[in-house]
Amino acid sequence: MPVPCRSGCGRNAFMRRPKTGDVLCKDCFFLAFETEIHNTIQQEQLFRPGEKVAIAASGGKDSTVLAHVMNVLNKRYNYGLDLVLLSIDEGITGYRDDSLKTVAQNRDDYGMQLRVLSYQELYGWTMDRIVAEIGRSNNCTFCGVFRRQALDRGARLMEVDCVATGHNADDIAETVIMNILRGDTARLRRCCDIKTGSKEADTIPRVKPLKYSYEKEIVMYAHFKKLV
Ligand SMILES: Nc1ncnc2c1ncn2[C@@H]1O[C@H](COP(=O)(O)OP(=O)(O)OP(=O)(O)O)[C@@H](O)[C@H]1O
Repeated sequence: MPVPCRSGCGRNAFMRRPKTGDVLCKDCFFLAFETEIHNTIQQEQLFRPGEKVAIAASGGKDSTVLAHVMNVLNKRYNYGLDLVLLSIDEGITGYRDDSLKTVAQNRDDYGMQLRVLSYQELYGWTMDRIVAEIGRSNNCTFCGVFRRQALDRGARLMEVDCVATGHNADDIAETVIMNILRGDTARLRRCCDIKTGSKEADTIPRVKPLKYSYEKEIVMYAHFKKLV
């Protein structure tokens, strides 16, 4: 039997939100999901009007949803942001080359500037070549360090005020558990910050607008909006 959408819009519900348990129709779910991200942006004062913001775009679901929602909110609430896309091509055949096609699609759909920087041009090495040299163990460590640096280099080249990444609540929970298991108290404190780096510290600030978004809901949003 059809259940009415909890928001009282008069439509039938089609899902139960994992985060709140509310039964909602598709449109009210989209609105609730987007409004929560807007509230996070406002409460945490993530951006200032006129700023140029790079969306760190991997072509995966999180950053694809982030690019979409940031465009929606920038228009709906007049943030006045200049949104651009920044992608790092690690040089992993059959993986990043495919997902970069999604980023190119985002560029076309939203009319955003896109810059792709590769490990090859920055470091003279691709991840494929690094793995061939050092083997598979530890290569994630190299890749993570290189990517962080590459995003910073790209952000400077694009002259942006800050970089927004698609890290979500589940990513942050995983990082917390990992840092507890490692006993890394310094990282444990930092890893929950919604904003890291600052111009004063000579690093381009990073922000996580999806910090409170559940992965399950990001997947549902991407699926029902047909984003990936
Ligand atoms: N190659 C890349 N180029 C640009 N940004 C990246 C890249 N890889 C990761 N990021 C940024 O870092 C965030 C977290 O990356 P992670 O590797 O944990 O991927 P993820 O959680 O699967 O996210 P996604 O679904 O966006 O790939 C991404 O959401 C994205 O904003």
